[in-house]
Amino acid sequence: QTAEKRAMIHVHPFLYFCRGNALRQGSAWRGSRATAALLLVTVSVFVAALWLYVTSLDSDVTETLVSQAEFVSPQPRVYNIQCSEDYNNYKRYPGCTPQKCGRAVIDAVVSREEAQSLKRLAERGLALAGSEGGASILDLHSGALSMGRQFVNIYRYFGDHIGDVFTEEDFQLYRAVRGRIQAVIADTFGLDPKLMYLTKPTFFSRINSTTAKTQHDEYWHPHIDKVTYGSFDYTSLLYLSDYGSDFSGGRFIFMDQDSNSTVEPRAGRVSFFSSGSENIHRVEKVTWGTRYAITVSFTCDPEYAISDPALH
Ligand SMILES: O=C(O)CCC(=O)C(=O)O
Ligand SMILES: [Fe+2]
Repeated sequence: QTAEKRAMIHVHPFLYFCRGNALRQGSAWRGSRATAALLLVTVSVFVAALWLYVTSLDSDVTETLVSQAEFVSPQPRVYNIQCSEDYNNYKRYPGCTPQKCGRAVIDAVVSREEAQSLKRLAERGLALAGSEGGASILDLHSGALSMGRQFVNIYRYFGDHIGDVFTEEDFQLYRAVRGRIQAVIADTFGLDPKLMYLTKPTFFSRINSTTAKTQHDEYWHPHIDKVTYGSFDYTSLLYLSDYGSDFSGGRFIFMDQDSNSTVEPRAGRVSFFSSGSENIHRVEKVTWGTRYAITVSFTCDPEYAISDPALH
């Protein structure tokens, strides 16, 4: 029933009954129409006010920037945003320090086969240990691997046996992928790729729905990469599994003033963004399945440059 119909049913018989005069039915009818209209306007205003109030309370309004099913190619989908002032607190490197800030997603830089190989590498590495719950990480550069409630150094811990887990080809693939990601970031933000350097940490992450036992393994907190990791100027995430079929939950969320924007992971998808507070973000909790990703980040400061991971 529309508000108008409801108003007709309730208002009209009431007026008719009160006045009790068949001859005055015409004017009563007109009066009831006016009342109904007034009621309708009042109800509409009330509903609109309530809606505005409720949506102002709910900062969780979510927009999907890129869904899992989409294939963004050949160019990245780019969202420009104003840079935060964070970069003023650091030395500026012309040709690299963010002047254009934003976020972008591309599916054409890493193939699904390459993502699959990297996922197998992550699985093999993380099978050596892993955290007790939540997120586990494997940092190929430093060798840090989650083990129970702490970390071990895989290169020291497994010594010569590490060659059974990782091959030279694995590292070649990592280098090739890193180079292509660097090129697309430079192209998108108008940088000189030779003035950007890989920085640490660069790590594989495996996230599942089991409860984290330590703070390290709580991956869902909102954070700013430049604050958390210091040297980062551009962050990239390479997803190795698919939202919706390999796992659920686990969407990446940019947290803006009045809304959230999500990126749904897809194997081979690269999401990249400037690392300052213009891009505060978090990862939704994984509700089932296992989510694999690699964080590959770049700095403009040569002092924080690291070399590509290699067999030690
Ligand atoms: O895995 C992701 O989607 C995000 C990870 C992240 O925020 C980080 O490594 O800083
Ligand atoms: Fe992050």
